[in-house]
Amino acid sequence: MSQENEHVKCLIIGSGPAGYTAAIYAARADLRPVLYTGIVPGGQLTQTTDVENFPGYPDGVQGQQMMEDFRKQAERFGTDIRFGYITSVDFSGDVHKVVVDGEKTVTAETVIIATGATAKWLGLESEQKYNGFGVSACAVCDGFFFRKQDVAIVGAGDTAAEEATYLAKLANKVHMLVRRDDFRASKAMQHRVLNTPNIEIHYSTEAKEIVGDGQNVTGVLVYNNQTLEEKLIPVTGFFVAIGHKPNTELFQDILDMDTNGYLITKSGSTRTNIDGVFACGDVQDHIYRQAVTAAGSGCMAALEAERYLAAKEHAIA
Ligand SMILES: Cc1cc2nc3c(=O)[nH]c(=O)nc-3n(C[C@H](O)[C@H](O)[C@H](O)COP(=O)(O)OP(=O)(O)OC[C@H]3O[C@@H](n4cnc5c(N)ncnc54)[C@H](O)[C@@H]3O)c2cc1C
Repeated sequence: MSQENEHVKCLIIGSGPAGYTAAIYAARADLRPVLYTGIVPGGQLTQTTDVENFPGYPDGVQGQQMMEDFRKQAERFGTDIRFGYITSVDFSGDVHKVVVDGEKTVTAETVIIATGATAKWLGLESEQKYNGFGVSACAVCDGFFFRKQDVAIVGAGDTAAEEATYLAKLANKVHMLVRRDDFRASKAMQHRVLNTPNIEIHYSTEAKEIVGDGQNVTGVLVYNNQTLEEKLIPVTGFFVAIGHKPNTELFQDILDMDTNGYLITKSGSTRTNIDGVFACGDVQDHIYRQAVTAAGSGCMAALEAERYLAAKEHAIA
């Protein structure tokens, strides 16, 4: 059980672009933020290689390096960055309680949630082997690397359909692997895919293995789940678009969420349904899911936390 107690003005959960940006703004506003990194310090971008679409890096940057830069900038203004995982929260009182690693309780006047989301993968060994070397879970992030090449994409929902049409503008050919014999995507999205000449749809088809030369992807071995017939499709890029899981189990029955578990924030704001609790980044964004949008909403969360505290102090005075 909890031994130590600590009270802070601003507690930030998560160390991706949203959490670190919130920390930079909160620290500069003198909120003396404490940030818990979770088990993936730096967040999702530490799992990728080149990031070429974040402004300020004209030559691109490695994901690890970029998040190291974010961390240093947050630290420079005095953020107290700690390795620790939030295991439970209690937002029922006037101050918010957060338990770290099942042991230590921290109370906070404001909490900024930036716990992100996790891309769903197929679970193939070869998928992890070539992750960042031809395998990606983000067409908008990595499609550019496969200009005029042949690629494959797995998925049949609206996101997969949208990503397939995005890739089709860049790639020579897009092979879309659909597990069932029809699409889950909306009629409008299906129409777009079916009317894009360089997308070939392979129905009842699943990936068995991603094939490569040890360094990069060279193809995907697929099988028809009705006939069990196998074939090798030569591609240099393999995109997985089967969805994301927001990291929100902690907030179940406490914060408002949509049917997919994304936190709901007030329109044009990062405010949740609980006063003093803000959410930013991928944990509340199922649409854009980019580092720059995560960072932007992290800035919003810190500014809103600062204004919330100022209004509270003003009301007391
Ligand atoms: C392979 C890949 C490549 C990508 N490439 C690009 C790209 O090139 N350009 C681009 O703009 N975007 C890219 N993205 C998307 C981008 O990474 C995300 O949009 C961005 O990281 C979201 O930032 P975030 O801060 O919301 O969350 P995340 O980066 O997901 O960070 C979440 C943080 O929360 C922490 N956390 C979770 N639960 C807890 C808890 N209970 N307690 C404490 N901490 C917790 C985690 O440890 C982590 O630090 C890519 C994503 C992937 C997966």
